[in-house]
Amino acid sequence: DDDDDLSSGFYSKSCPKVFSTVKSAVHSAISNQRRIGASLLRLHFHDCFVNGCDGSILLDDTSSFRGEKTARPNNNSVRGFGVVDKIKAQVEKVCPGVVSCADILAIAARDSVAILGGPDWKVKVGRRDSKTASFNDANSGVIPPPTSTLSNLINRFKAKGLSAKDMVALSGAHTIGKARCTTFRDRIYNESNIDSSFAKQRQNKCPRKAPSGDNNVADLDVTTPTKFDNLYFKNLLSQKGLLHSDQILFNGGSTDSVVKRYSSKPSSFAEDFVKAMIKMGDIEPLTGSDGEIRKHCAKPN
Ligand code: HEM
Ligand SMILES: [Ca+2]
Ligand SMILES: [Ca+2]
Repeated sequence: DDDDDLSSGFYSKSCPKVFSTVKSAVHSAISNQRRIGASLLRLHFHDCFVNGCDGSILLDDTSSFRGEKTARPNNNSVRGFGVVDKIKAQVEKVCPGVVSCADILAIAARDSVAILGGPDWKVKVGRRDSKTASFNDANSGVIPPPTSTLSNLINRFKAKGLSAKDMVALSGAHTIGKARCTTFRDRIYNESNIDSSFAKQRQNKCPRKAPSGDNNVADLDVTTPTKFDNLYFKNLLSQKGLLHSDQILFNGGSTDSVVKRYSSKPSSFAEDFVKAMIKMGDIEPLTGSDGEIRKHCAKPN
């Protein structure tokens, strides 16, 4: 199944209202709660990295499979499933049985970025939904953990056809959204490449001793947490990356120059982020007669 099966016009006859319908649903979800834009963007990433952009992350466990929701990178962490179900219900009202949940994730991710002040782009659609999901696949390390080395980050993205530059650009998604204390505790207490007043500030709501405060959240971008801009990269220059995997992108290694460029040129970040999002959205889609168009995103038909 090659990438060319996806196109922005895939639904132009069968569901011309899909884009306006998804956008208005994402708009109202974000006005209810600004963080949801970040959560929707992350869902698309975690979907695409496990067996391609096929909606697999949305499936609840069944008697015949254990799905991805409780796998390490997702458990207690990914969110926004209720909003996805709402968007799907709106889309089903205008064109029943036509638009896949995998496409809804791709469109909602694009709309979230644009609504929060980031770039807008033509999103390719035409993906179909998986009939199954795999706990083991989601748990296998294909989604890199925040403790990763730089070379692990580069290799995990390379395995999906994404370059080191794409990886850095996509990490710029951490310009919005939040992370739990358990994902950055070690960094704020034990690492030395961190601004000390920033570390102190984050320690306030993230006690040293686990499991106390494990689920307390903090903004990934300390400067403009609800705006999609390039300040995430400026923060890295001043050692204010929250996750180990954020700061490692600017720590004397091969990606320093890209971080510097994005921190000084918002347009360069915007351009490369869009290119990388389109590449990510092209990862192993189900097309043709493979898979199905789910009626409900949380279960196979
Ligand atoms: C480079 C490797 C990456 C690592 C190691 C990583 C790791 C993480 C971690 C640990 C969190 C916090 C999760 C929690 O506390 O439960 C997070 C949040 C987030 N990630 Fe990443 N991430 C990476 C790449 C990406 C990419 C490629 C995107 C999207 C294009 C993305 C979008 C987000 C967003 C938007 C949030 C906040 C979600 C929310 O507030 O609900 N991340 N990431
Ligand atoms: Ca998937
Ligand atoms: Ca920001």
